[in-house]
Amino acid sequence: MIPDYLEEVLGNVASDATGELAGYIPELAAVDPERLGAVFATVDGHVYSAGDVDAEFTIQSISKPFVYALALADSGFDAVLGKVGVEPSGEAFNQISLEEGTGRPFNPMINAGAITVHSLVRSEQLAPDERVARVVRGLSAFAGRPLGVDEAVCASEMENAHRNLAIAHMLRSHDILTEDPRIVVDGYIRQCSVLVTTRDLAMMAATLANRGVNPLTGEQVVAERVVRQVLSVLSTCGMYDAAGDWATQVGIPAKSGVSGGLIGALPGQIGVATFSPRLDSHGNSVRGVSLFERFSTDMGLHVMEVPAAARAIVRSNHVAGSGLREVRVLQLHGGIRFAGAERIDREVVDTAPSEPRVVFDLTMVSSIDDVARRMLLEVARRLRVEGREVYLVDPEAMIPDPDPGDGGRFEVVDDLDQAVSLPHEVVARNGRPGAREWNP
Ligand SMILES: NC(=O)CC[C@H](N)C(=O)O
Repeated sequence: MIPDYLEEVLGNVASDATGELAGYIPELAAVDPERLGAVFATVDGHVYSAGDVDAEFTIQSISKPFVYALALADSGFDAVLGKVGVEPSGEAFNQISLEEGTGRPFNPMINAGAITVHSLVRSEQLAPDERVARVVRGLSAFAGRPLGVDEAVCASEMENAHRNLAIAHMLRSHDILTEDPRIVVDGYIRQCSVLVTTRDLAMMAATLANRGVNPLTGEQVVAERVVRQVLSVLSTCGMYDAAGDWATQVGIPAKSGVSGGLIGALPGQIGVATFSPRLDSHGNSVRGVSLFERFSTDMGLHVMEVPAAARAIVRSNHVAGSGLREVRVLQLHGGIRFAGAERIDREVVDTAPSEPRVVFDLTMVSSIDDVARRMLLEVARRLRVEGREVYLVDPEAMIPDPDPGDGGRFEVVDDLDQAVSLPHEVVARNGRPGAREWNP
């Protein structure tokens, strides 16, 4: 189904020969402009592909978000943010402009930012070639296989690097760079010359979509907090001066490169990559942009698509057992985050259960985040303060440590029958509070 779909969409854009090859790097102007490929990589490592997906090309600017991640991991947020901002510049990728006053590049996705970021990978007095080695190793970890450098493209770009050298000298004059600008540009251009396939790019994007864990190797390449930063910057600055159009029409955090690659990362879902060398006036792949527009529309991939309300979080609220064994059961369901936990809280407040025992049945809960976990434990804690016995049916340990913070852990049982048939001493001792008292 998905491979057929990919073939079909490639067929739809194949005849579009508009756009130009990147002329300012002679080696790039020599590639076959007809190449075309697309890959979807799921967060559990499954790959769907169509077209030319194993041909190698240089990564170019698609290296920027990944090296930004490495710099954040190596040098820390404060050091990196002190030198490179996170504001969309609305300018071309190679614009020679810096933030007034601070001299900082606007963001890490334009060349000024990326050159600075390169200098922040393992900055503690690392020799320049060791820094490049660290960058190549880091990019390889994102891809899940060892990557190499295209020396011919690297030399070709280095010979024509006047503009990037101008940018680097300007950065040096503002003390944003503190070392020889030529050495940093040399390292940055080597970073851009790392060879990848469309399949590699999709896996790199999937690693971002998978909270920084490579779906193939299982390696946590960078921390989740770093991934959040990178995806945020991609969604505002990834497509240069076309970022606003892209954010509204496609809505997938994405990054393009002048060799014709394009990646998109959909948090928690998939990594997408396309390859087609002819570029539009922003330097983005023409057919790549068309493909992403189609993927977004056909597959509903826009990140701002609002999901159905978490209405069904409380699947049922009923009484089980009878007499002294009467138990109020709240059966929960699905993935619970802030809004879902709020529904549970309101359900308990609104229905004010009068039964002596309350059971939260988490058997059908698929996930619960930290905030929701704390909120649910607080709902349970307040029930206990009101004199109820609270049980959690939690066979899969969705709440591994059911302690609301006062040291009094809630009783966890494996199924509802167990909760209903447990002896009733505590309740008998505490008595049965009326609904009136339950109103925080
Ligand atoms: N947009 C790009 O891919 C630019 C990368 C290229 N190496 C440059 O610095 O000009």
